[in-house]
Amino acid sequence: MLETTDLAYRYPGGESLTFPNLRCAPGATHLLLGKSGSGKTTLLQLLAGLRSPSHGKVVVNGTELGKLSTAALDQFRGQNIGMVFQTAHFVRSVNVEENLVLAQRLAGKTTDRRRIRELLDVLGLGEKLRSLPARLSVGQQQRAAIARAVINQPALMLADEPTSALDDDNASQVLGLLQQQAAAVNATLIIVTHDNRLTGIIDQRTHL
Ligand SMILES: Nc1ncnc2c1ncn2[C@@H]1O[C@H](COP(=O)(O)OP(=O)(O)OP(=O)(O)O)[C@@H](O)[C@H]1O
Repeated sequence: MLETTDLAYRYPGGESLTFPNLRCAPGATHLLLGKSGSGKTTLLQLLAGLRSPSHGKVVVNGTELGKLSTAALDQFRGQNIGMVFQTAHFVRSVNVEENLVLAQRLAGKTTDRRRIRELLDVLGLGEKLRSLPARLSVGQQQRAAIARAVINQPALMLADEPTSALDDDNASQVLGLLQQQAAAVNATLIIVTHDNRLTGIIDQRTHL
């Protein structure tokens, strides 16, 4: 469950960006749309607690992010919020499995290699467990990013242009897997996109 109220953010020297209120149920997929510069990425960063709003609040799974200390927010994010970006960012020096172990550790969870293997199998990456991220294709990297985003069974998944670097086949596969994995843990899925291939499929949307 995600709820925002009267959110605004001002970059130093910039104008104040204001955002419509969001109310997104567990298990629902919601698109954030808007022209370049309208504040989509800024809003995702506010939802992830990576920036603090100059006004308003973000409530994820009943917790108001602004009330958490920095350390508590880092742990809350690791446990409750999964993120997928346009291109995947992994720790380059360790394999896919160890990247997922790191994601569990950073959230303060015990290592669960069985869950990692099962998840990678479901995402068609069972054979890539021991591969370095750079050895994966772009589509495989996006699937591994989904695995990392969902590994800790988050309440909220945030995706910033997750399909725009992909061809049609990979885009529809990645969207399907994102929705399937979000549904499997009953997460709210928020997708920022310009991608017309997605806007035709998902009904719930907010324009910035
Ligand atoms: N680090 C920053 N410092 C100052 N201003 C910024 C910064 N990042 C973004 N902005 C400004 O805030 C506004 C919103 O930017 P944001 O990146 O959130 O938009 P966006 O909708 O995600 O754009 P795009 O679709 O092009 O990625 C823009 O006017 C931008 O110039």
